[in-house]
Amino acid sequence: MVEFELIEELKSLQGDDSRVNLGIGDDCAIISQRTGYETLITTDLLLDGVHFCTEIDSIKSIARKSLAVNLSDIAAMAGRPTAAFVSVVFPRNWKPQQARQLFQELVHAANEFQIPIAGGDTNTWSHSLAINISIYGETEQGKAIRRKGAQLGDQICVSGPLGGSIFGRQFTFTPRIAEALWLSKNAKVTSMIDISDGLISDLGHILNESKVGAEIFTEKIPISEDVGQFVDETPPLDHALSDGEDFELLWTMPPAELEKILKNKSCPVQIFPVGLITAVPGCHLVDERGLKRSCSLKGFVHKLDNFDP
Ligand SMILES: Nc1ncnc2c1ncn2[C@@H]1O[C@H](COP(=O)(O)OP(=O)(O)O)[C@@H](O)[C@H]1O
Ligand SMILES: Cc1ncc(C[n+]2csc(CCOP(=O)(O)OP(=O)(O)O)c2C)c(N)n1
Ligand SMILES: [Mg+2]
Repeated sequence: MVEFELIEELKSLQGDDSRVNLGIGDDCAIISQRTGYETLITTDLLLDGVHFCTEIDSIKSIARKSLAVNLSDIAAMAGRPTAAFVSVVFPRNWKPQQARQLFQELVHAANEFQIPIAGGDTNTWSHSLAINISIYGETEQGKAIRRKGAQLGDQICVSGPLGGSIFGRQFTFTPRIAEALWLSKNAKVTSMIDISDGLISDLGHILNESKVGAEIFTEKIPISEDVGQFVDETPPLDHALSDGEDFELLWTMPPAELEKILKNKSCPVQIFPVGLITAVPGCHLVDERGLKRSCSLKGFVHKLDNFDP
């Protein structure tokens, strides 16, 4: 089986979609730009041994996660996804049926998330599976929520329990697109990010971009029950703060806005207020007795062999 046969199969699985003028099959896809909207573009690379393990994880889980992590970035800016571009490097020793299944599962996941696959690239090599997905999305002009924008006194919130996603949630989570759209429509959100590397690490991006600091109240952190599956010495809180791949939203908003949405009975977002934006640089953890310590935890980082943090 060669590249073109696989692409033909993918094309036949992917039906027409009104968001795509020209999809799989030419040098480029063609997508119209709606007046009054801006285009969002995001891309993430997923590798065997880093983001999944082909020895353990099903092709279905791998395909779904690859799309979901990218959709989580669209959610983080309160965007609506338009189309996905899916590039796959298959190990040369894969059986045609495995390659076919990966494409089938990508289309299956794309259907679940209601996004068309409009293009991509297919290679083979003598190394392990690599998948790169890019997603195009849109927001109304000027409505994208950025990492920059957190203000002094803002509340810091997360949209769900954190930690232990390695035990399965990394594959089963649903990107928070609907929740982010609701938040952006119904409240003033000053900054937002999705938690991929860990709460502390990703909050760090908001703090750096917004040039502010934060206090996190440790007893307010929602710790996922998945954390109970660890058999290590690390405190559950540390897992929640730094495991990563939770793909929950982390956002900031003025206290009055938080109060408003907490009172809103039709709010579809789980809201956990976990801290406050302050003027003191860095992130500080405040425990239940009010003791404050600066936070030394880091999240997941890709490193080179000779990288000295
Ligand atoms: N190789 C690269 N070339 C250009 N930009 C990159 C590269 N790697 C990462 N970036 C950019 O750096 C920013 C942060 O990336 P990343 O930490 O992967 O964010 P995320 O968690 O949202 O995926 C993004 O704007 C991304 O596009
Ligand atoms: C085999 C395996 N090892 C480790 C992890 C945990 N892990 C891998 S990547 C990652 C962080 C997120 O990945 P990254 O490529 O940094 O995503 P981005 O921030 O670009 O969205 C974590 C916590 C995993 N899911 N699977
Ligand atoms: Mg990335």
